Amino acid sequence: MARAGEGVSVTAEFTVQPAHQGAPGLAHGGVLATALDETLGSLNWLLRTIAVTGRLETDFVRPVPVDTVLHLDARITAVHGRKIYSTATGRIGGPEGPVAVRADALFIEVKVDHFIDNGRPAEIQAAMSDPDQVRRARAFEVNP
Ligand SMILES: CCCCCCCCCCCC(=O)SCCNC(=O)CCNC(=O)[C@H](O)C(C)(C)COP(=O)(O)OP(=O)(O)OC[C@H]1O[C@@H](n2cnc3c(N)ncnc32)[C@H](O)[C@@H]1OP(=O)(O)O
Repeated sequence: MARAGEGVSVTAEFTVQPAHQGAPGLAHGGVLATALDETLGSLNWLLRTIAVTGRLETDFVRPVPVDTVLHLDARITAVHGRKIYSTATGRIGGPEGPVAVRADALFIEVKVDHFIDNGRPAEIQAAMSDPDQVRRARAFEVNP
């Protein structure tokens, strides 16, 4: 039996496009926070836990120009009940380059009802008809 928990990590790359600009030629901070949030959120799939972002504290350390590849590295630092604590960095100039952004996050485990109760029926139906989404949802079953 395999178990994932503290120490689980993922890496990702995100290329800043012209549409991601805030100041001229530079990435918007909200887009960089989204890249961090998405990378951190993917850790929960490895835990086989459905969770939503409760808190995301972001430090913007260096400006990130358009066309830059942001090298993201996220890991879980602790799991306490429904709370999953994680941290991520985004580096520029390569996976070992200087840190441009970093974030600490708290994800909260939820039941699938969270989405069914709060989401719009049309999008829920569309997601349920999407084979990729269904495969993902089934991955959470205890006895697949
Ligand atoms: C096909 C389908 C598949 C679909 C699967 C798809 C997965 C997609 C995932 C997408 C991810 C996103 O985009 S997330 C989008 C952005 N996030 C959201 O929309 C979340 C909105 N917030 C909420 O819905 C709620 O606040 C929750 C669920 C986060 C928490 O509400 P709750 O369930 O009532 O829990 P609650 O009792 O309040 O809190 C539980 C514990 O967490 C702590 N806690 C809660 N929020 C915070 C917080 N912001 N900062 C610090 N601590 C917090 C509490 O103190 C408590 O600690 P203690 O007392 O236990 O110590």
